[in-house]
Amino acid sequence: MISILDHDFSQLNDFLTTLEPTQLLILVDENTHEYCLPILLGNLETEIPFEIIEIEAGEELKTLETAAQLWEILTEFETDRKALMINLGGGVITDMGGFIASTYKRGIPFINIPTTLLGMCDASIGGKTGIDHQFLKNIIGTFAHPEHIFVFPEFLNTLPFEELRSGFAEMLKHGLIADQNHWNDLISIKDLTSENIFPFIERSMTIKQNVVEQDFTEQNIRKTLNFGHTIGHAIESLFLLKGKAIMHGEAVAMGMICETRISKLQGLISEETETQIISAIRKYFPHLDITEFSLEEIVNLMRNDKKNSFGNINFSLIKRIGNATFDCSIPNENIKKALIYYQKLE
Ligand SMILES: NC(=O)c1ccc[n+]([C@@H]2O[C@H](COP(=O)([O-])OP(=O)(O)OC[C@H]3O[C@@H](n4cnc5c(N)ncnc54)[C@H](O)[C@@H]3O)[C@@H](O)[C@H]2O)c1
Ligand SMILES: O=C(O)C(=O)C[C@@H](O)[C@H](O)[C@H](O)COP(=O)(O)O
Ligand SMILES: [Zn+2]
Repeated sequence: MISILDHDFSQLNDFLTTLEPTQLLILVDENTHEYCLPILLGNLETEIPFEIIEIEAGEELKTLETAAQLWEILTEFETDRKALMINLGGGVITDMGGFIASTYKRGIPFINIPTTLLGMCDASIGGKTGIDHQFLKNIIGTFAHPEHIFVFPEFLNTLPFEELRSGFAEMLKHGLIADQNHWNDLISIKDLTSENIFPFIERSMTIKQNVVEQDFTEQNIRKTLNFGHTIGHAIESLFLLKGKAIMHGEAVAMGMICETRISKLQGLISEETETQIISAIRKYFPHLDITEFSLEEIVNLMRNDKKNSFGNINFSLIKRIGNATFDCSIPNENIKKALIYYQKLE
């Protein structure tokens, strides 16, 4: 259940009154502690005891080491199964917090309060939780739904532009895989500001939720939500490995360009559609210099993609703007062609 709320915390307060958890565990990172927690605490009306747990910001912290520290903290607090975890942050916090909550004592309830555009439109919805391991993205995790998602768009007021743009990549993805009108609305935005994006947030959330409702554990159509991620995750992992983490949305934008190219190479879309998609994405996202990585190491990372089966690297691809397909096994040759195409775009 998702609620989009305009500075109205009464639904959240009512939710807490009804659930009556024994304790609240509010997970934040250093930035959401500074910018979002004061707003939340200023509006919470509850007598339930709470603890604030802060981790450093960034993908580098979405690890087993951080998870172990958090599980330890919960045992120190003697947290019981009727406690409620409140994940206040972007995708790193909701992925990590959901993972901790869904595994601690085999599962305690949690809610997501996303504070980034990416979190609001994508990461807080759908119950994929997890951490990275050996630089492989989300390689350990669970499927576990939050009890509720409370979206307060006012949190976007403090979000840096690059983070807003990162979330916009996932919104573009939603248009490409499921709704041509949404895509057209989004690409008509000239300046990426939260005011300009705001009217389209709900549509993006609905697209994601609709897909997840049809296929929670990603047996079929949910794989389309992974468009841009087979290559995007490999590139994100490589930058992470080199100690130069890039934003998830930047990697997805790059991945969508390459996977659009693959869609064309596979004969799924026309050259006109390919050009339309790629030029729109490039209007918003700067080119990523991936020349320091070899084609072999990029492809090797894709061998651990979660959509793979029988040793094949499976892609989700575009059939037309607003429609996607999945389980496309692509020969290495075409994957490499798409990466070379991207390298030459600069
Ligand atoms: N589970 C899913 O379905 C799903 C979907 C998409 C992405 N993800 C994951 O989400 C992560 C990316 O999420 P993200 O882009 O939100 O990153 P993030 O959580 O790291 O947040 C981005 C940055 O913005 C800061 N921040 C957050 N809210 C703020 C605010 N209101 N004001 C100022 N600063 C704020 C954070 O501290 C951080 O520095 C990746 O790990 C990705 O794999 C998961
Ligand atoms: O919810 C999904 O399903 C997605 O694929 C959404 C993606 O935007 C998101 O990045 C997700 O975390 C990727 O999942 P993964 O299974 O490839 O790790
Ligand atoms: Zn994503």
